[in-house]
Order: sequence, then structure tokens, then C-alpha cells
Amino acid sequence: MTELIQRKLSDSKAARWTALAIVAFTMLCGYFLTDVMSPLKPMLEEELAWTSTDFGIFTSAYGWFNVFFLMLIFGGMILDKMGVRFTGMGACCLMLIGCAIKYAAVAGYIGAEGTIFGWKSQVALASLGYAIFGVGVEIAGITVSKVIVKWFKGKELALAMGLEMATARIGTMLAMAVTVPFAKYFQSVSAPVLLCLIMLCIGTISYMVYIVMDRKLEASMSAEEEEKEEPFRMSDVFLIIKNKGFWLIALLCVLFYSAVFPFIKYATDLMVNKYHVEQELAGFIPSLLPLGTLFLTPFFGNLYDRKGKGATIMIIGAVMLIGVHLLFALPILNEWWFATLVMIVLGIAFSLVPSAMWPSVPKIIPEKQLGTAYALIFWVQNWGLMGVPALIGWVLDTYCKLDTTNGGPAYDYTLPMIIFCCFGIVALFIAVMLKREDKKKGYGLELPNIKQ
Ligand SMILES: NCCCC[C@H](NC(=O)[C@@H](N)CCCCN)C(=O)O
Repeated sequence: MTELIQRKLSDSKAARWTALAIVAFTMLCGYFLTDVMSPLKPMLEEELAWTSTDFGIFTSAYGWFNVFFLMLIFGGMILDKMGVRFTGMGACCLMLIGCAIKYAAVAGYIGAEGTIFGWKSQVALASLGYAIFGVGVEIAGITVSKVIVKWFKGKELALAMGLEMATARIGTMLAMAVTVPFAKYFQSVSAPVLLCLIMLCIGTISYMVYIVMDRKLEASMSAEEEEKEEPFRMSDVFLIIKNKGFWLIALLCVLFYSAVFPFIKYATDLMVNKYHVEQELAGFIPSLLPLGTLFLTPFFGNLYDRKGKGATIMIIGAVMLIGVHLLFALPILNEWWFATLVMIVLGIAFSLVPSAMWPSVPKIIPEKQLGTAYALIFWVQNWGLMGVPALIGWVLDTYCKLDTTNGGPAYDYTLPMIIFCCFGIVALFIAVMLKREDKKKGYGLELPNIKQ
């Protein structure tokens, strides 16, 4: 009987999966706005006279404040000091403010004319909104990671993280699928952004519901458990950055994600230039990638929870990543079906590594430093997400332009694919080092997450 009374709320399956569904929905809304403008590029050019450079400035704004003003790192510290309720709400407010500014700019309510720092006012203000949103959504990402650890540690941690990532990717897929038809239906390029604003309001309400659950979880924790929780101190940051395991995960993260997210931005163009796929159909092959991860990330997460082998899973993922980019680089089988097969293999690699990497962080870093640790990893990762697309664009323009007088392909993608492949090789090297470090320090990366 006493045992029953002392059960934590997270011991209830229904409660912890409900908590996950609620916060994952908030992330879905965030990922929707993150990618909503990409399919709108041609409409922005036609209706608002944006150039590719304007679009490039706007896209890179996502990382400005996170990378240069260290907002993500401050967010992580706030998370460890103030907890998931305060930080999560703050993140939702930043997402809403950012989205509202972006909508007002794209709809022409603000900055319709004139320039700011030499940029069109509309582009500058939309970028400002997106930069504020970028801080919010990334802080929401680390907050939700901490929420999941709070509810699922010692249980189905990797499955829960896999399901959260899969739900968030539905947001990305929605952005790809519904944005253009929605904008065309309402004959307004700003209509999808307004839809995002409404969804973010629902996502914020959803997080408020989570806050109630979080209070109940804490109330259900025994006094002993609460006492064990020491407060976060600034010196903890130094403890994190002195930890070799932390750096190995952060490096693996930036290398692996740099070889996937920036690749996706160019994948449609690769399909046209190398595999001679029709422009209208070329987006279909890369879209298989997020679709596959939807099912495979939770699947591999579940495998990690039950069988362990986290470090090995990351090594296998890195090997597959190298193979994929090598196959895209080599001048063999320039056929659409071959590109499709290789893309499916990339989907498997892109499910393997995240499903094992994110749930491994709590095995290396104590829970009270987790927010800061995730924030530092995201910060390192954001440099790659910001820099690599620019690097590839520059390489394409400088070294890969082909003579198009005969109507042939405009770019030779061999060099960019070799660059992506090199990221994979270094990632493999890091993953092997991580496995060795795990053996030395006994983090338990090869052990199951579910405690029997
Ligand atoms: N529980 C960890 C979740 C991380 C998921 C991961 N997200 C990121 O790495 C973000 N920093 C960047 C997302 C960019 C979205 N276009 C993910 O795999 O999505």
C-alpha cells in the first residue's frame, strides 16, 4: 500500500505517454513554421519581388541569435536553473513573438517599403522575426528533451525521444505538403504563416496543459527524490566542457547533421543534375527521407531501449552515411531508381544515429546539467547547419558549374558529395572514439535504457 502511495506520476504509462504527446505536439507546431517558407520561395520571388539573396538572408536568420549571441546556451542555463515550466513557456512566447513579426512583415503590415541596413525592410523584419523564432524553437527543443528525460529515465527513453522526433518531422512534412496549396487557395503568400501562428497558439496552450502535468509529477515525487536534486551552478558548465564524452557527442552531432540537413537542401537539385529527374518530380525522392525516419527513428529507439548497443548503432549509422554520399559522388548508375534506393539507405542512417545519440546524452551528463549540455550540443550543431549550406553553395558556384549551352546539367555534384562524405568519415572516427571512451568510463552506452 505504502509503495502504491509513493508511486511517481511518471510510473503511470498513461501519464508519461500523454505528457510526451502534449510536448511533441508543441514541437510539431515549431517544426512547421521552421520549414514553412522553403516551398514558398518561387511565390516570394513572384509576389513580393524577393531575390535568392533575400531568401538566403532570411533562411540563415534562424541561427543568428543562437550562434552569435549565444542565446541557446543562455537558454540551456535558464532551463537548468528555472526548470522546464518557466523555460518552456518562455520558449513558446519567443516562438509566438517571432512568428507574429514574421507574419506582419510578409503580409505587408510592417516594413512594406524602404530599407534597413541596406536590406529591404520587409526582408530585414521577416528575418528578425525568424531569428527570434529560431531562439524559441531551439530552446523548446532542449526543454522538451529534458522533459522526456524527466518522465522516461530508466524506462522507454529512446523510444520516447524517437517518437518526439518523428512527430516533429510531421511538422516538416506538413510544411512541404500543404504550404503551396494553402497559399494558392487563399491567394496570399502570408496565409501559411498565419496558419503557423494559429498552430503555435494551440501548441502554446498544449504546453500549458503539460505544465499542469509537470506540477503533478513533482508533487508525486518523494521528498527524498527532491532532496537529491541539487541546484545548477555556473561551475557546472565547466564540468560539462571538461567532459570528453560530451565533446565526442557534440562533434558527432555537428558532423552527422551537417551531412544530412544541408544535403536535403540541395538534394532536389542533385536529382535534376545528376539523375536527370524532371524538375516537378525531383522533390519526391528526397521527401522519402523524412517519411522513412517517421517510422524508423522510434523503431531503432525501441531497439536501443531494450537491447542497448547505442555506440554501435551510431557507428553503423556513420558507415551507412559514408556509403550513401560515396554512391552519390561516384559516376555510376545515374538512374532515378538507384538514387531512390540510396536515399532510402540514407533514411535508415538518419534514423539510426539520432535514435541512439540523443538518449545517450543523459548517460554521460547528470540530469541537473542536462539543459545546458543539450544547449551546448545544439549550439555546436547550429554552426554546421548555418555554415555548411553556404559552403556547398559557394563550392557549386566556384568549382562545379557546367557548360549549359547544350542544355546539359548545370552543376557537377561530385565535389559537394565528396565534402558530405568527408563529414561522414570524420563522424565515423568520432563514433569509434565514443565507443572506446564508453568502455573506459563505463557510461553504459551499450546497455539497454530500460532497467529491469
Ligand atoms: N531530443 C532531442 C531532439 C533533437 C532533434 C533534432 N533537432 C535538432 O537537432 C535541432 N537543433 C535542429 C532542428 C532543425 C530542424 N530543421 C532533430 O533530429 O530534429
